[in-house]
Amino acid sequence: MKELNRANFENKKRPIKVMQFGEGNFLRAFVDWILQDLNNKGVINANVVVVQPTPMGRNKELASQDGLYTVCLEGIDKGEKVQSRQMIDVLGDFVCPYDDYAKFLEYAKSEDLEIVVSNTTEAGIALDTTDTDFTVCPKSYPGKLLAFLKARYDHFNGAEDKGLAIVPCELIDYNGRELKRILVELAEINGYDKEFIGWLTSANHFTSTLVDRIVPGYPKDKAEEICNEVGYNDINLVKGEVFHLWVLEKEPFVQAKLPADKSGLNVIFADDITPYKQRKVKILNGSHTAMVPVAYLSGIDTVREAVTDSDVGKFVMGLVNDEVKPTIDLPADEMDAFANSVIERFMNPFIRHELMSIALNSTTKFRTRLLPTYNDYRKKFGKSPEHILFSFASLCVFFKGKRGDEDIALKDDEEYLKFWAELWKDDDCIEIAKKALSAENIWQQNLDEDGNAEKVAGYIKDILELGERAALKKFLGE
Ligand SMILES: NC(=O)c1ccc[n+]([C@@H]2O[C@H](COP(=O)([O-])OP(=O)(O)OC[C@H]3O[C@@H](n4cnc5c(N)ncnc54)[C@H](O)[C@@H]3O)[C@@H](O)[C@H]2O)c1
Ligand SMILES: O=P(O)(O)OC[C@@H](O)[C@@H](O)[C@H](O)[C@H](O)CO
Repeated sequence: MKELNRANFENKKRPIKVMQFGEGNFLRAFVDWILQDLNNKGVINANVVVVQPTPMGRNKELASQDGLYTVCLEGIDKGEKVQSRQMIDVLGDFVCPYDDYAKFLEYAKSEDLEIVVSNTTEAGIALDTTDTDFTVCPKSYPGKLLAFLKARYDHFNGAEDKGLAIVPCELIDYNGRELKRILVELAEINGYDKEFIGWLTSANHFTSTLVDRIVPGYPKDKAEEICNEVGYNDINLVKGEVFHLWVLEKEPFVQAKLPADKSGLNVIFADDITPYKQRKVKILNGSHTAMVPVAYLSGIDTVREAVTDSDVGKFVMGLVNDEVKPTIDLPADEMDAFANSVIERFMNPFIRHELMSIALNSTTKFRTRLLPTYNDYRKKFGKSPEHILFSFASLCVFFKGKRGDEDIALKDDEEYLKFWAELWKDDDCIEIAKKALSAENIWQQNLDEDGNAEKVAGYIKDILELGERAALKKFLGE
């Protein structure tokens, strides 16, 4: 089979106008796929330099194919199977700043560069106050970006027209504003002067965005079949659903440099991204996160199996209809249409979305993706949402680390893993529930309120004694 590289395939030369922090599945199947489309349609003429934001990553693998890789999209549209195989050729260069910091900073002098995009996970946009020595590669993503922007400012003597469009895609509230806030704070910590901070905030244009596409990543089970079909070997295949939505806060500079809404894809520049963010994170990510411990402990491995299972499916529908939807301020018909489309996307027969991949960092995800619904529900109805409490109880048992005789490959922050391990040294369900609910350092609030502990303890007891599925049936009143 042919090797995938620029000698054998595409070798389009385009100026490198985009610096991308992150080389993960999502950016490659979403942002780079959109940039490819914009290039193909002549809307932009831009390639990407990929900056690996952590010491371990896929830059070497991507570079080994000269940046070429294939995005495989599969889904159902109007009852018909839709599938595409798109070769992506926009990744023009790769930098690992840990190995070649000088090359990374050299890009700051580029006349072509206009845009920075990123997806460094929810953990990436965080202030690291120890990022103070920019003679070596900074540890955090904001540290790297600040070092880069300072080098650009110095090189171009603070020229206003050398600022960049900064477009983060991390799933945190107002990612653009948050990144800007952290950059300013870090600049102050580093003692940078007012002139630089003025340039940072006025010549550079930050926008907040909301991204949506389910991207399970490398299709292990189908990779050989796909390579045979396309006729070349591709170690960087990435699979996703056909659905995509990118909502960007309106920002004239960003719109001018990245007219991503101009190629007919599902890209929107909106005055306010809040309603899009709320409904997406609460309904889609919230039900993903809530279903993981319930479904996995019930013996299920994938999202599709979970939502099509009679018990877990009923649980997810109950959560979405009774607890999530009432907390979102959108017209009922719009909300129903969105919720139904999410459930259909979960049922996509061509996507194998492993629950264990969603389980990564479940502790933080419970806080960011379910607690906003928990709080809004309590404000509205004056009581706790039962499905979320049942999911919480299941999460506690999930972190006990066993599914039957099998060990669960728990992946979370070290401090959280320690917390859960400590919790299970106890065997009194009420003590376990109380300790778990009152961990304010994790949840940023005390969840041991209003009878929650008794309820969660009861669910934990049922799960331990009856097993998850029987406990779930009991919860559902079956
Ligand atoms: N995969 C999806 O379906 C999907 C869809 C929408 C949004 N997202 C979001 O995109 C993010 C990445 O998902 P993915 O599927 O590309 O994952 P991935 O594991 O393929 O890539 C993760 C990327 O984040 C970087 N990273 C990880 N921790 C970091 C840190 N602390 N600081 C800086 N960089 C860090 C890694 O180097 C890598 O580039 C997730 O947080 C997710 O919320 C994913
Ligand atoms: O990617 P994660 O691990 O942050 O979250 C898992 C899923 O909820 C997420 O990837 C969704 O599939 C995605 O957000 C859909 O747009």
